[in-house]
Amino acid sequence: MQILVFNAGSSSLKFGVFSVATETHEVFRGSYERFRDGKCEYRFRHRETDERGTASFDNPGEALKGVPDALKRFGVNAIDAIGHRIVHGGAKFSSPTLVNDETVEAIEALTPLAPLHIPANLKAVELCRSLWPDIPQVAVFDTAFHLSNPAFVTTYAVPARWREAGLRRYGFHGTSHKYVAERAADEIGRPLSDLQLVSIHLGNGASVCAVNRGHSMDSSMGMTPLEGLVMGTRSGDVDPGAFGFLSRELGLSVQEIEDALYDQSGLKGLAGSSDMRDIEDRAAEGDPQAQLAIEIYAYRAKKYVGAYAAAMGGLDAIVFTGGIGENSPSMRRRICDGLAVMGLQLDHDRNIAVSLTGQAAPQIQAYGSRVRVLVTETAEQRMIARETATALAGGRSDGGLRLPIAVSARHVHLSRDAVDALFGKGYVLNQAVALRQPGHWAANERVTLVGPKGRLERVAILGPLRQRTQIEVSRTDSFALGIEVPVRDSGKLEATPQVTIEGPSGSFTTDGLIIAARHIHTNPVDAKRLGIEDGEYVDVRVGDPDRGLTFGRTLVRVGDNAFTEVHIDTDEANAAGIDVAATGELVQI
Ligand SMILES: Nc1ncnc2c1ncn2[C@@H]1O[C@H](COP(=O)(O)OP(=O)(O)O)[C@@H](O)[C@H]1O
Ligand SMILES: CC(=O)OP(=O)(O)O
Ligand SMILES: [Mg+2]
Repeated sequence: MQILVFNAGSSSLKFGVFSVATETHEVFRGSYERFRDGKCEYRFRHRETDERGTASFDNPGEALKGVPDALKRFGVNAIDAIGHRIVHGGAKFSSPTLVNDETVEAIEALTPLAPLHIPANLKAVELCRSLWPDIPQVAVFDTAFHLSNPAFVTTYAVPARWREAGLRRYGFHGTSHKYVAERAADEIGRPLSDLQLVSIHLGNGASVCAVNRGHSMDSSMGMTPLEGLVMGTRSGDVDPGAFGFLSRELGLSVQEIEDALYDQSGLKGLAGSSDMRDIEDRAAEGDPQAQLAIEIYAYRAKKYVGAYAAAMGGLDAIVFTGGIGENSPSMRRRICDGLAVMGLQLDHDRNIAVSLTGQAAPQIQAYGSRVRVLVTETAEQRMIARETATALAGGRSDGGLRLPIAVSARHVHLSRDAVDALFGKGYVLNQAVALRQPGHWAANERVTLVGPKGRLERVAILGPLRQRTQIEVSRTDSFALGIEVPVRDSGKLEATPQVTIEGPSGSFTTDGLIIAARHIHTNPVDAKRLGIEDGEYVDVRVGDPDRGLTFGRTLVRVGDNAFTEVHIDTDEANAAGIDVAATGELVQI
């Protein structure tokens, strides 16, 4: 399968053609960058050809116009699918998603949260839809990798009303951080799940990510790609008090302040150019503004390395990537200097000698440095090609698919007979709350379970009524009752123990007491997307990187209208240390 990939960044348009089978092979690589005075530099690489030149495009969105011709000229225009980097996916897009009108509309709505990127991202989508209306397109989101961040990372300490309106942290460059972490683990020769990594992506946009045992735990960008490091034209962290100050002192509007923070700040604001190559050249010639800009840039990045080592409580390696991370030995040196206190020391010769080709990921720490230092070219386009192919194959999309977790506390499903005995003949239970599974509800009424050891009071009743009464408790509950209870799939009630249920009008003794085996409810559409089938057992990773667990042998139950969610009981939830809003993910086989 040949996949065309677009990566419209804030300062560059990168694109590529990949042939994806068991391996992902880069067929063609193109870029337009260094936009200034209505011109830009292009570079096309295909087999032995490496062609450079200048073109008359003003910005990455404009440069899209050059792509169809370039593809034709190099004879790489036989395309089966298209993958797009989309910088912001909000909370909605946790995995690569087929582009249609609805997806485009949802992405468009996020434009104010990534104004330097989404317009160009969507321009690429539009271009492809008009040129190749019959070729499937997939959106791959920068934010998806970070949706695993815990609530204490994603939550800003602001009024509830703002949070309810959607103000929260996301994080970006996820495709890059994920690739870099995987590449580093390969190079180090240890599983990603064992490693605590800090990925440092320094491009025109720049961010640092704490990759804690394979999951993004935190990253320096926030709700928008404005928070965090100093960037080409973006400020990174500033005191939010700046808004009041600038409004009072300079009479600036919110829009004017925001525009300046995105477009006129960062390296450009500090030293007049957004391009690190210019800044480094000028600093070397003695320009004090350029020198200060470099110092600020490195200092900010260094602070995040320290912060994330603290956040994860450990650090095995840091990895540099992005145009500056890959190409500037002096910036790597500045960021690493002084980190010996954390067991990190650079080898200066190795640092200078770095020359990256393909997927090389040289280690440049000094001998004896406890923390490793790696450099690797980011591979956003390659990852997007891979994820596009996986998404179109309807397969499991590389750990990206989040499954909501529902924790079932002890409850009973009653038969008509049982309701009659407990509440009186013909009694109708009152539906108090609807559950997420369509048609299911919890009743207002409660019952008591009675065993030889003790009683469990105020046990929930879940409707609708069933043919057979089923009582679901946790293993802990089974000790409180004093009854040995087997783990069973719902409905498999042969030879299950008896228990007495008490209601206001009488008691009912019945078999059907079980510890419910954990399971996933899903519908045919989601099952296909997840690559799972009814009756199959899968592994589900639940909870945060510290206390989370992988639950093996989780039964898949596909039902026509089911809401996709994982059901575990309170013992399992406690063991995995999860809270109410938890999600899990399928573990790749
Ligand atoms: N040899 C180099 N030395 C220092 N900086 C470099 C070098 N090559 C590229 N850069 C910097 O990398 C940045 C662009 O990074 P890149 O990852 O290509 O951007 P984008 O975020 O648009 O994808 C620019 O600031 C550029 O100056
Ligand atoms: C999110 C972001 O800043 O992307 P880029 O570095 O490509 O501008
Ligand atoms: Mg980039």
